Amino acid sequence: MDPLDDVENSKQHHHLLKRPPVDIEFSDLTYSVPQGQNGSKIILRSVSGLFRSGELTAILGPSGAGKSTLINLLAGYRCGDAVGSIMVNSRPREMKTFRKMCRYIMQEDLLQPSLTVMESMEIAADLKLGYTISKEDKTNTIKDIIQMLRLTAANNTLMENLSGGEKKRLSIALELINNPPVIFLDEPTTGLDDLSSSQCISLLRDLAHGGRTIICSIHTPSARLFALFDHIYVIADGQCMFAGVSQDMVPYLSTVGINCPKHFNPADFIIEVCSKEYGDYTDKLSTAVENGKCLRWSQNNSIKKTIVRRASQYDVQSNHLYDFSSTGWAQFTTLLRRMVLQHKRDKSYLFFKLFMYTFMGLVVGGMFYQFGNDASLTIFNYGFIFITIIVFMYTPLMPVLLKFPKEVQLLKREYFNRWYGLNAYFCALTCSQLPMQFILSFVYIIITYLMTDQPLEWERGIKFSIVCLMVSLSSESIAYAVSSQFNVTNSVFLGPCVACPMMLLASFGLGYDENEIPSLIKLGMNFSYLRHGVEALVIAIYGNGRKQLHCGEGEQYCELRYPSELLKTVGMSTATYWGSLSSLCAMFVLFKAASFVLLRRRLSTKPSLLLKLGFVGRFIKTHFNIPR
Ligand SMILES: Nc1ncnc2c1ncn2[C@@H]1O[C@H](COP(=O)(O)OP(=O)(O)OP(=O)(O)O)[C@@H](O)[C@H]1O
Repeated sequence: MDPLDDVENSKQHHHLLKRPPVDIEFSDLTYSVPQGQNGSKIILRSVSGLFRSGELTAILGPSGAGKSTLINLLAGYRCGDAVGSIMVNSRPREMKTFRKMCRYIMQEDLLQPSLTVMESMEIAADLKLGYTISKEDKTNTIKDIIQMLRLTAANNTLMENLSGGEKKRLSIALELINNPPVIFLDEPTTGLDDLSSSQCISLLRDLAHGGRTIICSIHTPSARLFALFDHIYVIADGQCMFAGVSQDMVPYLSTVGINCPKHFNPADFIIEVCSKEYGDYTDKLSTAVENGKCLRWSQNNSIKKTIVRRASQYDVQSNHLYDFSSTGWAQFTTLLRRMVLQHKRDKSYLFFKLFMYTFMGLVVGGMFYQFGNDASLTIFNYGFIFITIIVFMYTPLMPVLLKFPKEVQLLKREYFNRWYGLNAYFCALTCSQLPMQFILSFVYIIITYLMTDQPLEWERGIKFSIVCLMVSLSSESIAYAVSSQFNVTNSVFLGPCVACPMMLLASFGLGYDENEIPSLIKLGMNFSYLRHGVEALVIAIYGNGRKQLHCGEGEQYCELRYPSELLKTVGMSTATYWGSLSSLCAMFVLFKAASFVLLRRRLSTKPSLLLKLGFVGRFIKTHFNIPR
């Protein structure tokens, strides 16, 4: 029976159905990374090999040997400056199709916080399977996988409270939902005790024997674990030291004059050999297996001839098998549901934010208490407007700068494993923040607006609120743009640095004749969203024919009793509310677009643009710690 028919026919046991076999062959794979001013460091040196479906393959080697690099290249997670060929079912790997069929479980268990095991599975199922299969089938699939991975007892446990082994099993369970034919795992047993490790490897072996291609890197497996692997690929110094079945390894080592002592774990022994504890055998071993070209070493070395490379089982026609099952809309609604649930669970953070906005409102309201309608204090009321803009710049900025760099790591994993598209994620992220941003902004606005005695007119109040909201949304977008590129430390430093010049340009013009402002600064002012925010707020409060302000009896200094005088004094006499608001909205769209493009760039597996800029790019990348 054609495996493709198998796929098409059975929809009931989605996770059990067979996928077309996928064999991965690589030859003369060389990978280097730039190092120093003009140099580069070679990590993989012309290695070759064949990883077949239906087998559990272990990539073994000492620390720093190049295991993760090899997995990254084969999975397509990093393509960088790799040279050589990677074939999938004897055809050159076509990244677009291959990405759809492989899943990569990274060393670090990056899991969505504040969700239980069951919720994580349900959301992953909604994202990956969409609404194309019935709820019942979906529930059965989830139950089967949870049972298979022995997670039933932890069904209702929050991710934060899971043990290391449970986290690892959950990472695997999440990727099994849509039954990928190829799974890469980077050190799946790290942090697990012996029992959990052997349970994890046995499970992977069962999955592989069910027709999948499973490749994992592993440090020093126990003799028991070692025997569970169908195929061993040993790497050291970026070269292949052995490729074959585990039982062949000891005879292989004897043929090059290295005898493994009796009762010694062969896996430990070869790691010691590769670590040069018995002398440098690197070249000798690499030559003996032709740096991986011999595919499977055996005593008569005939395996190379007998391995039959499968004809291509997938091609453009079967491409659709691995397309997203869920529509963009389904992904959006599921992601939104997940984000809202996580917001709700993170109550302390919500209360903290609410407290912060209330506290800020009371402090600012107290500082400018009843200044709004007092003509002798108009210039100080301008200060209130400016401070309000600063509040709406900083308060949405900092939480994003602190939280998003971590979220990007998670996003990278889910995006790479094709849980959803970036459009759906970005829209859900934007929408999930909006209600809270509305509520928090209004808390601050109502407190300060009333305490500072601003004009109680609906139109002015609404215009004031719209501007505050737009400023906070723009700041948030800047924060997303910055934190999508940098780690937490650099983001927290850089975010305010980007906002600071905008703040200075916003206040420029006070006491100046508009015509006296140097044209370069004027140009800069046009690019400051805070400037447009201040302008729009000042006009919302003082523009549109606001009547003369109240001047207390015996007050000597009441020059600014006419609102138009204030507009002149702060250099905003020619500005209009709608003009400034439009510019603010345009800047918001620009920041939003920039954050989307930068995020897409960050998620891309293509080589960094900075590296293409040669020395300057490399300098920026290394000295400013820009992660991949
Ligand atoms: N971007 C990079 N820049 C410089 N060196 C790198 C880079 N990436 C990897 N390396 C180096 O390449 C070598 C191989 O790294 P890799 O992570 O593949 O090793 P590994 O075998 O997986 O090690 P471990 O078992 O400790 O995780 C290491 O010496 C590492 O320092």
